[in-house]
Amino acid sequence: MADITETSEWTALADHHAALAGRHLRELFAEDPGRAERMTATAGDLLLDYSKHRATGDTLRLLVALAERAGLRERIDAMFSGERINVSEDRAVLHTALRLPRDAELRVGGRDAVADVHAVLDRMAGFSDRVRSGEWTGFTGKPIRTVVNIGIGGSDLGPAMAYEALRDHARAGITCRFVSNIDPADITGTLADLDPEQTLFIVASKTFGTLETLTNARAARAWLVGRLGDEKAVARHFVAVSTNAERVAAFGIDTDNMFGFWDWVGGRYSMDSAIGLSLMIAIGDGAFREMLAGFHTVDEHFRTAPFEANLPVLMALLGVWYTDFFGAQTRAVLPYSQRLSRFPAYLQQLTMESNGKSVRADGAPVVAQTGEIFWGEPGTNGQHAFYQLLHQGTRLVPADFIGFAEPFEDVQADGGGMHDLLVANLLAQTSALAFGKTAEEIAAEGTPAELVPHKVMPGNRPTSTILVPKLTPSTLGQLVALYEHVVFVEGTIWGIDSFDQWGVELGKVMAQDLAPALTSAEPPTGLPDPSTAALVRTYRRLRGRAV
Ligand SMILES: O=P(O)(O)OC[C@H]1O[C@H](O)[C@H](O)[C@@H](O)[C@@H]1O
Repeated sequence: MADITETSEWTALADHHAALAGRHLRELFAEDPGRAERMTATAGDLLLDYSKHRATGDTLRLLVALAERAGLRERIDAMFSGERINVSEDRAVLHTALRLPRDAELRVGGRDAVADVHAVLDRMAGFSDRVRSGEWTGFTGKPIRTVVNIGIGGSDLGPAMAYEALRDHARAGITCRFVSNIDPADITGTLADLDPEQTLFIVASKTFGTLETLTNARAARAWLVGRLGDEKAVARHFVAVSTNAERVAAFGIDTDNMFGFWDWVGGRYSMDSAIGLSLMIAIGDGAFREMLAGFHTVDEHFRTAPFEANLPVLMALLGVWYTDFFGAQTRAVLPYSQRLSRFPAYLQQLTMESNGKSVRADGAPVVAQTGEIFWGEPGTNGQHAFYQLLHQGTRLVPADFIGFAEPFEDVQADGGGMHDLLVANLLAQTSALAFGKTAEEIAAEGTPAELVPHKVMPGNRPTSTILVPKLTPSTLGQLVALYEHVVFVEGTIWGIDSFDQWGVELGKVMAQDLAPALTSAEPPTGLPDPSTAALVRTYRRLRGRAV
């Protein structure tokens, strides 16, 4: 693989950066007010305004040339057609197949992937209908009122985020809860006020080998059997979502009550697979399929739109621009929607587990900074917490602002709807970040001279604004697909495999090894390092164990 930083396209961007870095957004807009209209693009219902970026038409042309040089077109085609682009795991990467319409065609390893996907969706729909209608009952004959999804990482964050996002669409009277952490507080807190007779557990794990999930599932089973007094209750209260039928059976869940998916779906790309079963039960099969159609809309946009009008490509290239040329470390994601409160957490796994790599797919070290650090909170809460640093701090923090035109339900406040105030805040922040306020403007307001420097708002802080008509199953699917493809484009430029996660393995193995050292009757030996050994001794002392 050629070093992307050795290409003429990269050098051209470095030169362009040197010329542009000292320029302020105020100047860029003064010279070219038309950029406000021009630097926008749409995909499905999503409108991206990227005019408030430290970029010009030339920047975009150079970035698109870089994407072409990195072979982005061929990589997109390779992904969509099912080539094994996850090289370190020798797997295809086909989350896009999860949302293909029923009449599409795609064969993977000799199988009709579209038929397989729809067969599982239909089984999920049948099960979800039975639970929602009350036809599926618990062991004592009562309908299900609460679904508890037990999973972690990709088997938790996606459905948990989407359930929160779409809970206004959940009308069957069934609520969902999510247990992920191996901290006993998670499962005990979740179960404390639940009625076991009306609780359904979904054990969600791609591998069905994840310690946290299996431990929580065992605890839930013990709780259920203890309360209902019969092992046979498990069959009516536990279903599984996994790619591994043998392990599901070994755990004691009937594989008739298992919903499958495939090794070509990465865990963090799986919320639209059977991993979304809890969400489907909450919002219904129709709304779930609307969400899939939303994903597919953006997939088609990504696959076919020219790069200069392609939302995921534009957002990813701007991410590369700030990461590799401006030295930015992080990207804030600021949804102006309380319903998207878990969206930043969801994106953290999607983006950072995918692109937090320091070797390329070919095993050579990367040649540029990779893996933006994603973080954020819903606006307006963030404004009263960390926006100070965004506005006046020393670091450059590019940010994605996400807003919706229509609320699900508005509340009238003094003189107007609360939702208008929410959107006014979004617009005010992006404008203040871009244009700031000069010392002259502040002094002209009669501010005492000694206060002026404190009040200067430097501006020139770049943001994207993603404006969406309304938060619906479809637009949620569109937003998730947008970021999935942003990750892919960035990974392509950096030459990394965005679909493996070897970096999480060592810690898991070491935790398994360390657990006996915490609990053994005799003081442990052979601990991995002096610092850990000292901490193990301290822990044992605090727990009253021999040291
Ligand atoms: O779904 P599971 O197999 O239980 O995996 C759950 C999570 O485990 C691992 O830590 C991986 O890093 C994640 O990518 C994955 O989503």
